Amino acid sequence: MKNYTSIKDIEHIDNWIQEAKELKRKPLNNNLLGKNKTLGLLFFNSSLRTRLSTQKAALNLGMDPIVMNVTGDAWGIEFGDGTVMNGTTAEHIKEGAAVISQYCDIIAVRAFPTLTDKEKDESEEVLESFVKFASVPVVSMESATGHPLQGLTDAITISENTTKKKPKVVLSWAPHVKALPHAVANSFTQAMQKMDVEFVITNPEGYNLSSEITKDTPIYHNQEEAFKDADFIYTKNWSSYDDYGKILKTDLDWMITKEKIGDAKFMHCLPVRRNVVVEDAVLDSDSSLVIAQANNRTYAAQLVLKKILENL
Ligand SMILES: NCCC[C@H](NC(=O)CCC(=O)O)C(=O)O
Ligand SMILES: NC(=O)OP(=O)(O)O
Repeated sequence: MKNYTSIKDIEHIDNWIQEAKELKRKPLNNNLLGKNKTLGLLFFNSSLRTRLSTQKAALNLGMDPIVMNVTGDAWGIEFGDGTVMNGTTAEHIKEGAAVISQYCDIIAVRAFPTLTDKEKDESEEVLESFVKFASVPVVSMESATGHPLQGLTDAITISENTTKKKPKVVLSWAPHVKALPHAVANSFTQAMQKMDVEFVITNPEGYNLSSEITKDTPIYHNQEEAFKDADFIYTKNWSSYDDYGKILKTDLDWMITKEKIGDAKFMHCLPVRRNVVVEDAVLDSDSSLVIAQANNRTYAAQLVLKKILENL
């Protein structure tokens, strides 16, 4: 594998899950594979888990991680082709990516969407510019439309925690105070579509994800109906896709409660707003898998880096 920018880069998810579980059992088994190799982590946005777990994964493989907060710390990067750079951007991605490629053997990038310009976000301008102008492999650490390291993590976590051959998994929208990206929900959907699970999505009217992502996955506008017999309830807020980037609903009737989830396991990528997205009683109970999920971020990243290193 060269780049990892989408769940589509996973050929056989069941094999990947098995390999990740093996890495988790013996995380230091390949600790010479990345010797004298550098991973550059570039953050255009905030992060806790991705920033630390991806470095941890690199260290487990013997790689040296170097990290930069691009926004604020680096020169403003220009992505436009042929732009007259007489504004706020000082460095073009053509030079930027070429230079970083001389320092790093793999480049990992986090760049969230604008949520105001659908076309620009769907073109994945930042991530795809790195793919185009870097001479080394590129890994997405959450881009405008996807969070494939998270989606892989979630698939591993469901596989570890299921007691059934084919569990029912529900992706539920929940309220939030800010307009949030579709990336996590998109990659989770794509990961579940590759797994042998009964997968449904529930969200209020006006909040359907892109039909290019949901494809033939059933969508319920009635949360209670969707939650019936659920084994896993994965919760995430996202802003409207049709009315792009808008918040259409703020009341808390879609918040996840202990009563609503019954015996199902609760999942969320974190960070999560307590008592807005989900009530304390869920997060503080044995039903919550959020800490186990965050742990698996290391092994998802380690698997991806290992596959790229083996192909360098
Ligand atoms: N990487 C995991 C989620 C990142 C981002 N969440 C956020 O921005 C939450 C911020 C807040 O709660 O203020 C998202 O939804 O894509
Ligand atoms: N889940 C996740 O990506 O967390 P961070 O935004 O903290 O990296």
